[in-house]
Amino acid sequence: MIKVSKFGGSSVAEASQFKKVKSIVKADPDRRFIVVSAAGKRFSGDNKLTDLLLLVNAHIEYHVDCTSLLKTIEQRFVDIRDELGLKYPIEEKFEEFSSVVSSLSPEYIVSRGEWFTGQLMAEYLGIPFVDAADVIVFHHDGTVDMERTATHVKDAAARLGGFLLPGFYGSTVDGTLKLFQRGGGDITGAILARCLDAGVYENWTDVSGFLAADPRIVDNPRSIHRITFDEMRELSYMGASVLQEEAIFPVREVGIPIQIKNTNDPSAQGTVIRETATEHEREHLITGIAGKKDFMAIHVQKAHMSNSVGFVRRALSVFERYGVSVEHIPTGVDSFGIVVNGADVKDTIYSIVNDLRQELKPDSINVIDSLALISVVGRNMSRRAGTSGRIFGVLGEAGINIRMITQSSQEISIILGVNNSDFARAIKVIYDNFVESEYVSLDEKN
Ligand SMILES: Nc1ncnc2c1ncn2[C@@H]1O[C@H](COP(=O)(O)OP(=O)(O)O)[C@@H](O)[C@H]1O
Ligand SMILES: N[C@@H](CC(=O)OP(=O)(O)O)C(=O)O
Repeated sequence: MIKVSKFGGSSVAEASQFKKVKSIVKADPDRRFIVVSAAGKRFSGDNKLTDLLLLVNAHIEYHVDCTSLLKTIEQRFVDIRDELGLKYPIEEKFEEFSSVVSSLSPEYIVSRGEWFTGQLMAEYLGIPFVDAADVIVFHHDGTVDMERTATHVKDAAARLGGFLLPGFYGSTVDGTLKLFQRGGGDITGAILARCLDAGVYENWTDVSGFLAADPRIVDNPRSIHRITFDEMRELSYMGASVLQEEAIFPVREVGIPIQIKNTNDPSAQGTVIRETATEHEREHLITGIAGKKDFMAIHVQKAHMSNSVGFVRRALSVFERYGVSVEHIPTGVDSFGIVVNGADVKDTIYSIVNDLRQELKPDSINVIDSLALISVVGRNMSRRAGTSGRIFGVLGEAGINIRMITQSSQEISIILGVNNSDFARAIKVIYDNFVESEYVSLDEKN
């Protein structure tokens, strides 16, 4: 079986992490196709190399000297190389890069994080390095040309038997470098798995799989052992950052499962993500909880709105005019809300409200800002009545005011809007009452 193994920034942050990666790769001969991100944070408060390279771009844009910043980046690579006793001539290669840095494109500069990390890891693992610019092909609109990419990947695999590919970037046919969105090393791994028809796409990170809540909010959350692609997408879209939200598409379409594993604890079970999760007799109602802060809801009310054809469409066209994407549209009989990312409308909200007034002649419009959205996700919720009522009950008891509610069409998630200031507490309350308590009672029964 072919396994594609992607190691995230935290797994390649320093020499000691490289050693863990090597022992994982060498433990299984099926692990012949490796993807790496740029070295990430070594400790909390440290910098990811990708962020430092973005900062290099900003320096160049504002004509500020970035020599010491480049030295800091170079030193991270030198330290890894020296501690592992590798030969790669970092100083020479880095000088070639930094001496012309101001003439390079932002994409090229940022991609060097994965490029140099990949060079070091390829030498350390003793496998060939393949430049993502030579295999991952982008269309000019930023989407991936899967056919061309598959041809390049298969050629390289046939030629080399196995290789290391830096994540996060590729290039158009004319050689212009392009980046995926942040966290896009996960997408590279998924594309590689698809092109090789892998049996599994392993995603190695610094937590033991997908956790039922963000570990920065809930202490020691339970790990989810099985999750569906739909559930995973809902959670990662709403901030469970362990897997980039777009990363499921390339593998899902061809039925390749994703396995999330912990580089720091390889024997931990981790999470398997598939189209469907095996049904067990006693399964948890809620799979996981995730959320994000700083949304804004614009509530429009007009009597007999439900009889007026095209009303919501006209409202949406206002947002389209301002280039603002709409996250949710909770609706009532004579009212609806439009929920958007606060940052997307920070300079235009007054003009948008004005345009909505002119376009819709509503009875009232009010704007709620500092809204946090929490997505409570569970494939089993659709089969059990009264879940939302119970969630509202526990939040009510904790004195948390729910400002908005909406449900996904497949009924696998309930999205709640609360004040930013109640965000962390609401997640903890839902976690304690629905996840932790269920685990405890299921453990007792088993
Ligand atoms: N529900 C969740 N489950 C697991 N991790 C989560 C969750 N929500 C947020 N995270 C965060 O995601 C981090 C892993 O993602 P990321 O930093 O992109 O890792 P990597 O560097 O391996 O790519 C974890 O360290 C954790 O802090
Ligand atoms: N290095 C890129 C791509 C990536 O996937 O990184 P990570 O595996 O550290 O999330 C980023 O920081 O966005």
